[in-house]
Amino acid sequence: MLIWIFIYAVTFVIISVLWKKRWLLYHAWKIPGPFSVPLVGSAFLLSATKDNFFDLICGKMESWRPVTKFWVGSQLYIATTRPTDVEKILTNCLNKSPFYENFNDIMKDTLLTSKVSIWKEHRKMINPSFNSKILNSHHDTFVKYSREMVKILDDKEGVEQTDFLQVIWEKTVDVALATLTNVKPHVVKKRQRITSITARYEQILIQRFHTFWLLIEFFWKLSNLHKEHKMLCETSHEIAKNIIAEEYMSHETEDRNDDTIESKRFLRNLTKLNRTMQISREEILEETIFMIIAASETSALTVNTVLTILGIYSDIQERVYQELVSVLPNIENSPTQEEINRLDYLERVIKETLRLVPTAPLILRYADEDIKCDPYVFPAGSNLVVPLILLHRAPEVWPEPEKFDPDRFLPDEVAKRHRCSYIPFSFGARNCIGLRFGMMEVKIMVATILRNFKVQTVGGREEISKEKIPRGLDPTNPQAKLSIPTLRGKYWFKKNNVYASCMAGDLVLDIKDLLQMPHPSSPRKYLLSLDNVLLLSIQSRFDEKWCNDMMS
Ligand code: HEM
Repeated sequence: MLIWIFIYAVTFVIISVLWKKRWLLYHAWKIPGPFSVPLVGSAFLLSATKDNFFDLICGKMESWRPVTKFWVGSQLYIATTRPTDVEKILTNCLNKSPFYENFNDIMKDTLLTSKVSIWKEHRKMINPSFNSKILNSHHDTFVKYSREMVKILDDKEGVEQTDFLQVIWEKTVDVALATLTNVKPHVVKKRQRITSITARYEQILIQRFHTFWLLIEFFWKLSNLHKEHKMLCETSHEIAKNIIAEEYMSHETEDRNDDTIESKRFLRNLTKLNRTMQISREEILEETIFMIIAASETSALTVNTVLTILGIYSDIQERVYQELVSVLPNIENSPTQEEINRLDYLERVIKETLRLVPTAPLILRYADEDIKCDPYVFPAGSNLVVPLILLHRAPEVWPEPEKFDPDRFLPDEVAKRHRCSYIPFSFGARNCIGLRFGMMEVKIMVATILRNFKVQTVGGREEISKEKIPRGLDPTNPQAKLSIPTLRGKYWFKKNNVYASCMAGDLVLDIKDLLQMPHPSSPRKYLLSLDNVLLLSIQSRFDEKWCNDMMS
């Protein structure tokens, strides 16, 4: 008897869940996708391996492209790489997928994560801090910190290995503080920890996705990882509180008619709005944490990737260098904004880098209503995925998609393509607020580094183990791993059949042998590009010129 009651109860639950989801099931049925089983969906395909989570998801989506569906538990995900679908999604669906709730502990009601009602209010408040006049005023700050970075790299003379990404990232944190707030970066307590906290936070998040039982809230709360995660959240809140306190101190006496650039900066603007109760202190805290991370991490990763690519393609680097020498003949002078604008080829190189290795590999939205994308309907209640890394390599749009060719971004070529075929900063009303900020910063940093140094992958393109060159960066090896940036933006690498994430400390230990590899032709410096575990050596252009002069 009891057994029958149990069977009836289970059947009832299954039927009511199916009935509630009938709309999703009906439309999902027509969309191709990998095998899935009731309750679990296709999740087992993702968790059954220690492979890079994002590589794996993208690999699955790639084999079913251009449109595919997959179930994770009762959640329906639909991914598309058709630019017309992408435009519809990013224009009509402004709510984020519940996936973003994973960030709630550290930043709940921020631009990135909040529900559309809160997002609209916040975006309206924050937009003015990113207008052209304010952005142009940041030029000198970008130049100042780029030159500081060159000085740091120069001072590494004799130091064999340096975590290159770390050097860049610490500088982009300084740039973020110096442009988004009125706080002097060096007064912010524990600011050096921002990079390691972010890196570890993201690593934990990925580890959680890999471990099935950690996805269950009860077990997660009991785990050591959760304790560490909580501690990281607390420290980042503490740092943000310190930044906000310093900001308040920098304008103790408020002049309501203040029309200076300083009064319009992101944080000053929000603290002013707090006085009129338009935004709470808690919301300012969360927006500050997110904005500093969003501004610094993405730019640092992009600079790192551009340099790594140019380390592989020395011919393209040489062309960039010739442009730099002709536009900025005197290495000692700070570049003006007008000069930076004239660096057309460099700009194309950055754009092509963001095509092949988009810093944000996936965008996720939530469908509040049905979205018709012939012959399918993406039903209300589904999660919509825009895999930038696949969109940017769609063969219908990009001939020889894996080839690195900056001239794809010549104006005539751009005009031929759909406007949503290339969207490294997303598209529509909820796109990246820092689009122009990021492009300006990356361009100035890369220009300053390359005007001063030559970068080179140690061993040359042919000698580097194929596995380490991400697909698309090595035309001779189309079968290499897809290798996309993980959430953290770092590549995972395989050693002794164990995948280890490239976090600074661990990595240096793990690839010690590689790091100690001497390089005959470039004895000066070895810089470790953590991003794809290629060693970059950098050599001062100043020395090169000096040597050439001496020789002649
Ligand atoms: C090369 C550098 C950058 C890239 C590739 C990039 C890319 C992106 C992408 C793809 C999104 C959409 C994310 C999503 O919908 O899930 C985004 C959002 C965002 N980014 Fe960036 N970003 C960059 C630099 C910056 C900078 C410098 C800032 C700030 C100064 C910034 C601030 C933001 C903010 C606030 C959002 C959320 C916008 C909203 O939802 O209203 N980003 N970024």
